[in-house]
Amino acid sequence: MTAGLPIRVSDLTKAFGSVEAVTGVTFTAEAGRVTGFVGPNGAGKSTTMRMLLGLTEPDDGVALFGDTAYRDLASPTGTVGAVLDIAAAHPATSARGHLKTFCDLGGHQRARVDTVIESVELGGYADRQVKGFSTGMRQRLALATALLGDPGVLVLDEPSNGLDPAGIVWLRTFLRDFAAGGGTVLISSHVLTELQYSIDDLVLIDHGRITWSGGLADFTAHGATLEEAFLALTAKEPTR
Ligand SMILES: Nc1ncnc2c1ncn2[C@@H]1O[C@H](COP(=O)(O)OP(=O)(O)OP(=O)(O)O)[C@@H](O)[C@H]1O
Repeated sequence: MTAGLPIRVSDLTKAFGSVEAVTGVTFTAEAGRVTGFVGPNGAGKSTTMRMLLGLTEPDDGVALFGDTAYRDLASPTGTVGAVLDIAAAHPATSARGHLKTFCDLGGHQRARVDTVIESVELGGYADRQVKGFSTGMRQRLALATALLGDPGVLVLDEPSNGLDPAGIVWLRTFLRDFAAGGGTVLISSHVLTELQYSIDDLVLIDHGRITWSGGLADFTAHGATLEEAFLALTAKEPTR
């Protein structure tokens, strides 16, 4: 694994027409830690993550990996692994075929294909066509694709969607091990009961603005669960 770099987000701002999706978002996700990025529907999580990866152009602000924007990284996929959606694989290809294609596109060693299949425990399905995959299997394949470049940073938008209970425990263990090895993990999720056991730090976003950031233990002080503390701090009215 390459060294984990801190993710430094400073004053990120993005509007879509009259919708202020993200306003002045500032936080750091440290290396060696799992940082949860949580907020209600429409709060601005995906827009922020897309701006991190250069997929959405911010109106203002910067997002850096260490000191470098994603598009200026010497090896983007060798530095940052990202899972933003799981719809990318061609249905008629096998998981192994999909991984070989992305391995070549990223300029990574072909040996990585078997390594990542093993890492995400996709071995029994690696040679089956992706069109028969369950959502959980697609999630594992998306994560495997993100790991091809052996990155030190993971940016994951709702990676536990569709995973069964064993898959959720597996993902938690995987992310904790990744951070313990010095990696940086930024993960968004609505499954707060699960996130409570996965993260070290928390960034809370609501209506496009950061409303809290810091250690999980501080957020859940006085015995509250993450879910209770989240509901107490989040605006009651539906987001946009
Ligand atoms: N391409 C777009 N065009 C117009 N509006 C957009 C676009 N992308 C996001 N938005 C709006 O920006 C706001 C933030 O959306 P975003 O998807 O970032 O929220 P989110 O926190 O990821 O939500 P969810 O938890 O539901 O996935 C919402 O009001 C959304 O409707």
